[in-house]
Amino acid sequence: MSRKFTAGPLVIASHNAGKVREIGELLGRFDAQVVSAGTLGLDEPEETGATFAANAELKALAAAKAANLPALADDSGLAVNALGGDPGIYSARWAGPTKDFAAAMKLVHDKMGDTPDHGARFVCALALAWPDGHVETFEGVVEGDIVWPPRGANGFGYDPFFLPTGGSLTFGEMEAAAKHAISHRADAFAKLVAACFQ
Ligand SMILES: O=c1nc[nH]c2c1ncn2[C@H]1C[C@H](O)[C@@H](COP(=O)(O)OP(=O)(O)OP(=O)(O)O)O1
Ligand SMILES: [Mg+2]
Repeated sequence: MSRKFTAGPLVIASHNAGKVREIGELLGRFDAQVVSAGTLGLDEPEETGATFAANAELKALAAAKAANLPALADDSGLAVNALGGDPGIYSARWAGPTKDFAAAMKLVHDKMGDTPDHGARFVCALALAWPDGHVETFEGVVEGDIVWPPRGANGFGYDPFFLPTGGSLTFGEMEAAAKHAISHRADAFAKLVAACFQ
């Protein structure tokens, strides 16, 4: 049995404004008073884990303990087939300290060279932690292809150069609701809801 989140304050343990917005939208219909880690002045833990799940768990536990409240963290990234799954858990780090995702997309594109395999996936691990150290973790994925040049200004991060399988719009061209219908984050969130919110 998974532990349930009942109601009340919930810390969103992320310093990425794009993620905080998306998680807030996904949580919209639930009885949670969302407060971000940035608003609480919590620091950003070093992501020393070797997997998305491990990093999500360490971020959620750090925030839950620091705030003495339940906390939800997201660790996510883009895994490119032709690059053996890179940038993967290093997706934020490939954008450098200035978080230059135009440069990160160019870097991925350049490393892919002229490979015919444009396949990629976004992966998201969501971890819900409590101050006593209990944590529940779920993973979601969406498959697609890298497109070049990037298209669209919606979303965040690598969205403009990810075309979900079967679609004609990149995540950067989609409205938020269309992204939430298929995204890695929404997939993980559906599993979290099924286990912990009802
Ligand atoms: O839906 C997405 N659309 C586009 N790009 C995305 C998405 N989801 C993850 N990504 C990329 C960009 C992000 O920067 C990195 C996650 O890195 P990750 O360490 O999990 O997040 P982060 O450092 O940006 O914020 P924080 O750790 O405070 O939650 O992967
Ligand atoms: Mg991070």
